[in-house]
Amino acid sequence: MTAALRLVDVTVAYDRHPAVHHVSVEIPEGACTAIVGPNGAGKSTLLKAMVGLVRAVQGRIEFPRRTRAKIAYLPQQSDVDRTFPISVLDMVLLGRWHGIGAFGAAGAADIDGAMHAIDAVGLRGFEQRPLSTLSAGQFQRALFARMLLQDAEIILLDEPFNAIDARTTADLLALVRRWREDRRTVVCVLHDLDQVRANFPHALLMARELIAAGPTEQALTPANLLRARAMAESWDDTAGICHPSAAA
Ligand SMILES: Nc1ncnc2c1ncn2[C@@H]1O[C@H](COP(=O)(O)OP(=O)(O)OP(=O)(O)O)[C@@H](O)[C@H]1O
Repeated sequence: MTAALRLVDVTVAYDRHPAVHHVSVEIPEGACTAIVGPNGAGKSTLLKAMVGLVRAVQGRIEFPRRTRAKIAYLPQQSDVDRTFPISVLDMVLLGRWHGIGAFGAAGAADIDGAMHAIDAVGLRGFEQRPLSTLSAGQFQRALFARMLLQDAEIILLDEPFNAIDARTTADLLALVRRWREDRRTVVCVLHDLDQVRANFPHALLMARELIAAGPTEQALTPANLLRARAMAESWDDTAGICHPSAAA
């Protein structure tokens, strides 16, 4: 297995309280990996560390095949400002931000690409609609269109189907399958274990520490899931970071 991402002894803390503790794991390249675990298990924090939004206080995150991979990141809906005064088309065009730049204008190819992406997520006809007028499902479709345009090698999704209707979920899962066929690396935080088993061949089970990682059926055994739950019940939110080397 080639690793797209390698986490080496990664600890991430908020106010010195670890949310992710000593995690070492490899994310396989060109595959779909789900991150699962109880509430507060550090799943979102782990994803944010991968994209560089939070800093590891210990350990490191490596991209073995390149110095800096092209990453697309979809935060939880609750972290996204939906009142931003911008049309669907302009928001999708932000996926080409790196090519267009802060003061550049989108060219015909960019607009064509954006229209294709909008079409692919089932939002044809919504191009000029202000984002604020979209339903939660339509908004999530628009965010997926932006990621399609971004054309990233590594795609990180944080609970993308939370509070999204079944039809939209099915359509967006089809896009995830397309990324999988394209051999892109997808890492997705999910709560629905049936959805994980049906769509994600690899899984990573978190309970602030890594409980298990590997092929989904081997990682998400009843014993591992029970262990994760038991750890969640005994968390001490005031615990500090342990420094194994200092303790030795
Ligand atoms: N910005 C922050 N400041 C302080 N503490 C935070 C912050 N973000 C997360 N935490 C804490 O870090 C821990 C892990 O949170 P995180 O959101 O990563 O977990 P999660 O597994 O994604 O949870 P959920 O399934 O509920 O979304 C929790 O105790 C949370 O309260």
